[in-house]
Amino acid sequence: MKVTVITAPNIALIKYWGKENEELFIPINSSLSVTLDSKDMSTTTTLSFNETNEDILILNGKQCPLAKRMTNILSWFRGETKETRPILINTQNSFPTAAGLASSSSSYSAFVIALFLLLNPTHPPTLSIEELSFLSTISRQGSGSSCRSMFGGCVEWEKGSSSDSRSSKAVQICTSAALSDLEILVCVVSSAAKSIGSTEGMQKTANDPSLRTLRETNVPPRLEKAKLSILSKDFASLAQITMDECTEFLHCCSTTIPPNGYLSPISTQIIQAVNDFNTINKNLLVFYTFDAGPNAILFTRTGDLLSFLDYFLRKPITNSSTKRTSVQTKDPICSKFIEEWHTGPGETDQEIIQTIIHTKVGEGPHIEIS
Ligand SMILES: Nc1ncnc2c1ncn2[C@@H]1O[C@H](COP(=O)(O)OP(=O)(O)OP(=O)(O)O)[C@@H](O)[C@H]1O
Ligand SMILES: C[C@@](O)(CCOP(=O)(O)OP(=O)(O)O)CC(=O)O
Repeated sequence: MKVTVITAPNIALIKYWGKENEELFIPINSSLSVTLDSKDMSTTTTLSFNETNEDILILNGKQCPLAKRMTNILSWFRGETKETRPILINTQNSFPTAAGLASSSSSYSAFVIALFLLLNPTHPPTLSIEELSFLSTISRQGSGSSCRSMFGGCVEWEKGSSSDSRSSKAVQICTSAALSDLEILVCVVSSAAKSIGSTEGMQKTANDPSLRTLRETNVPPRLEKAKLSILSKDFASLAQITMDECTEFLHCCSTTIPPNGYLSPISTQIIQAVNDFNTINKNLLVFYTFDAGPNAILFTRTGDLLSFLDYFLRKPITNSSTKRTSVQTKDPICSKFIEEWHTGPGETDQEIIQTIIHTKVGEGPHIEIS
């Protein structure tokens, strides 16, 4: 038997950045994200029983040692099911790994769903909302943000309490269908693995009393406002809240000792371009967020996508004298625009955004059993 699970990374609009309980992965605050479309960015994980006598992990085609977090999850499932046969984990990301594009979120959610189904062979290949919510409490202990990739659409990770670890879980706020007007541009500035991982970065913030108090105070009301903006389709309000949250998150990274500066000069120019576009249009038509890395994630609505691209693709960060940023899109209208889009070469020779991945909000995990 082989179980394959395809999941997508999720991008937090309201960030998880610090643990209240390190051992149980209980966060300082609840967080809110959208899950991307797995047709554009995904982790595909296949699990089967292994003929040899140990668990094996093949990540992006190369054998790697299993992370302690993976072996903890395996031990937990084995304790529950009494199944002890070694497992072969074959997993691939369709996008840069550990580069601040939330690869841990898609990878641990796929791993936990696949493991649950492999070790419960009579279970049908679909999972109920309650089962996914339960699995989010296990996945959370591999990587906190992964619990939100259990669902598509917009998802909240409810903080819950340390005295009841099962209460810290993912809950879907709305489906992808309710967010079909949202267009997402993932700007890959660097695909290199970042030097300070999220786990270590957020520890520094949580250990700083003033930064921790800032997050504990500001996030809960901000998250409620973000949910209301999503449910009432108030794009401008969501834009302002997400950018305010991102500014605070980046402040919490860059003011630790030693500082954790995740942005690059290109990231700063992306922020500038988004602000300028909104100023020209006298409206918040595009907004940005960053995870722990220099890559920007931009959000706009379908009606504004092409005019924003027309503006953005003329900027020196997408169009230098020798190269152009490549745009990956499966949308026929956007594809046609990119094909027919002509402009002269840019004048500077500066670094540019490597790739822009155009995507939408996705439906959540896909499961195949053979
Ligand atoms: N498909 C996968 N299977 C198993 N482990 C993976 C997989 N993809 C990524 N990982 C592991 O997840 C970790 C990367 O997590 P990290 O949080 O540092 O980066 P990220 O998720 O890309 O960025 P961020 O969460 O800050 O946006 C690495 O240890 C990496 O080996
Ligand atoms: C910036 C973030 O993406 C940080 C994610 O951190 P991780 O979930 O990768 O951290 P661990 O729980 O220690 O594995 C914000 C977010 O996704 O909410």
